[in-house]
Amino acid sequence: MKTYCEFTFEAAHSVAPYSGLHGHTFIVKLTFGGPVDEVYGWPVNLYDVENYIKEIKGEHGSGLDHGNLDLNTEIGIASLENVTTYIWRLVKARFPNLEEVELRRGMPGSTEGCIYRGETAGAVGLAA
Ligand SMILES: Nc1nc2c(c(=O)[nH]1)N=C([C@H](O)[C@H](O)COP(=O)(O)OP(=O)(O)OP(=O)(O)O)CN2
Ligand SMILES: [Zn+2]
Repeated sequence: MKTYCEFTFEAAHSVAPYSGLHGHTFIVKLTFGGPVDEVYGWPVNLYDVENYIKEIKGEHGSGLDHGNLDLNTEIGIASLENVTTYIWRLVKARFPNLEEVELRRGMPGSTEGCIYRGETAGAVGLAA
């Protein structure tokens, strides 16, 4: 069973030298797998995930809600990929059965995004 949820956050970022400071609505999709609960049939209780998302969005300095991702030193250059692996590290630490993080920006039809499954070390050299 694969169970997923999506959440959005508004944030500014830049990717020097390609783009200066600007903002997006980012869309995150978290997918979980692994053994399921015998009673509920789910690999993760989305109620717990939702509460954790509120927690990380509210964390000062994360940049994950109306913040500036450039100021979060754990991300490095705030490319799609680096923001994705940052979110992976946060959520994986709390939910080890996280299997995939997808991050998207832009409107449908002109969306850019990436998908991470923990297959390589993060761009900032941290273990996946
Ligand atoms: N693989 C990647 N390549 C590039 C990325 C990235 O995150 N991953 N990012 C950039 C720059 O951010 C890009 O030049 C600017 O794109 P974007 O962030 O979308 O900013 P825009 O000004 O284009 O904003 P729109 O909302 O899309 O108009 C380069 N390469
Ligand atoms: Zn951008």
